[in-house]
Amino acid sequence: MAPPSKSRRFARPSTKKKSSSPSSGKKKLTAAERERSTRPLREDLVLQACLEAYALVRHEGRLSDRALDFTLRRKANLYSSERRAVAERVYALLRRQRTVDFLLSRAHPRFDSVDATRQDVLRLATSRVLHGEPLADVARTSSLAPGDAQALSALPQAAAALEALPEKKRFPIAASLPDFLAERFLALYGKDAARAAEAMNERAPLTVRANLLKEDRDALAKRLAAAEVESKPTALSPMGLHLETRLNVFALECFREGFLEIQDEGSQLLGMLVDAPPTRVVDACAGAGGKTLQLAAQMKNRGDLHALDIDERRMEDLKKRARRAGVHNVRAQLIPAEGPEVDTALEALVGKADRVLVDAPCSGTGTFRRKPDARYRLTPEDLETHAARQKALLERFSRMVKPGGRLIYGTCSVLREENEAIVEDFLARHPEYSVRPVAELLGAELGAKLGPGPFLRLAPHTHGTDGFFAAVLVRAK
Ligand SMILES: C[S@@+](CC[C@H](N)C(=O)[O-])C[C@H]1O[C@@H](n2cnc3c(N)ncnc32)[C@H](O)[C@@H]1O
Repeated sequence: MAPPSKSRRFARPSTKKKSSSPSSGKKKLTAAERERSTRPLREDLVLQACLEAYALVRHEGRLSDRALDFTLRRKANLYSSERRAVAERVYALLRRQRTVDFLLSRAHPRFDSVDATRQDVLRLATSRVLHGEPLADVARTSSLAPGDAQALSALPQAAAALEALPEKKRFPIAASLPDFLAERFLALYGKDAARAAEAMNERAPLTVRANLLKEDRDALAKRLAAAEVESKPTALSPMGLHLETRLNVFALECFREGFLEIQDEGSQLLGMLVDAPPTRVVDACAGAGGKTLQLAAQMKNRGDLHALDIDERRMEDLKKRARRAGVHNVRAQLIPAEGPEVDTALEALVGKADRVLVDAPCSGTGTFRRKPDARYRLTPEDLETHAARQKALLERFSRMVKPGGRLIYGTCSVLREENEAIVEDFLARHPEYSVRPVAELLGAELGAKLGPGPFLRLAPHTHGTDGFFAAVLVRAK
């Protein structure tokens, strides 16, 4: 098991600069890039862009990646170091939103009554302090309104007030989770809940999967090194590499030539569990094809890989990605979401597949590192809707598994109600299926690293991956 990430005390504003070096190695910079990256940020421009992007997310409900994309596209005058600072600061604030708001409500006597922009300036400044930037630097570069610098100075006392709250009240605020999710985290992780939430509030690594149809990961690492990109092998997946985070992968020649795909290590492990033979395989919720391409490589580009989804745009992306990766055993099929037409569309595959992967739509609670704002959109009712849909999809697509074949159910959620509970419900109605422990499929060494239990259960604090769940169910012959 990967060592847990170093735990940072919540809400203890530090006065020291946080180390910025990710363990994943660094892209070597050219002289011009080095000069640009050491140039001081033009803080006024960075702040303006942060305010615009943040307002789009929090006040207009846009998704964080789209809001940043939209904002930065209109800021052609920003240097790349400044663009990175904008993205990092906005994401960092979204990850710590609830903590920041609590601290400011204590540190600033009139926080609720100052205007929205002034509040956001204060939020961004507080988040920077919370993430380890020296208070004096933040105060100097944040364009604070007169008097607001005092609020920053009062943050340590506000942090002490947070620490003094009873655990049940403190945890949701310190973890920056809505109450209903905090409750679930406490129930799921017990004494490790704070560590789990802390790791979910860290920046995620940039991880790629070597396209084994072209070459293995050692060859890819050399290819990347030749392009001055350092990488580090992933600890669990044998085809993954972590890259220097500050890198536009899409601009790399080896990306355009299909040698790699961006894919979290947890997602790679889920894909490995499919263990797809070169016969007939169904990827029932294929989306833009993250796992489809991995399955195609497992099948060595042979047999029939049916990629299904209801989303036309994602299916188009899948086709483009398959072309780039040199994959040609995929049959992409757009299917209806509901109604009797679904059965008609799927009829030819009933009882025919050796493997069916249901990578179900879910709450995404395992991917909060990458989509920090998702937690504020999610409601308890959404969880019920997800569970009902997951049950229905498993029921529907299980019909395609042939006797002796396998049904693989996966999510990027960490919540029991979308994972174990769905599998238990399915098994109660389908005695012809039994659980195959994941360690048996992945081998003793890797199995031991994944932990106990018959299912794949990953989380940032235990494995350094995004949160994933998977179950492998075998249909009796
Ligand atoms: C978690 S995403 C899949 C991610 C994808 N497997 C990957 O690795 O990139 C879930 C997908 O399920 C699709 N979906 C939702 N309802 C569906 C349905 N009724 N039938 C098939 N796919 C569905 C969504 O459009 C979405 O692309």
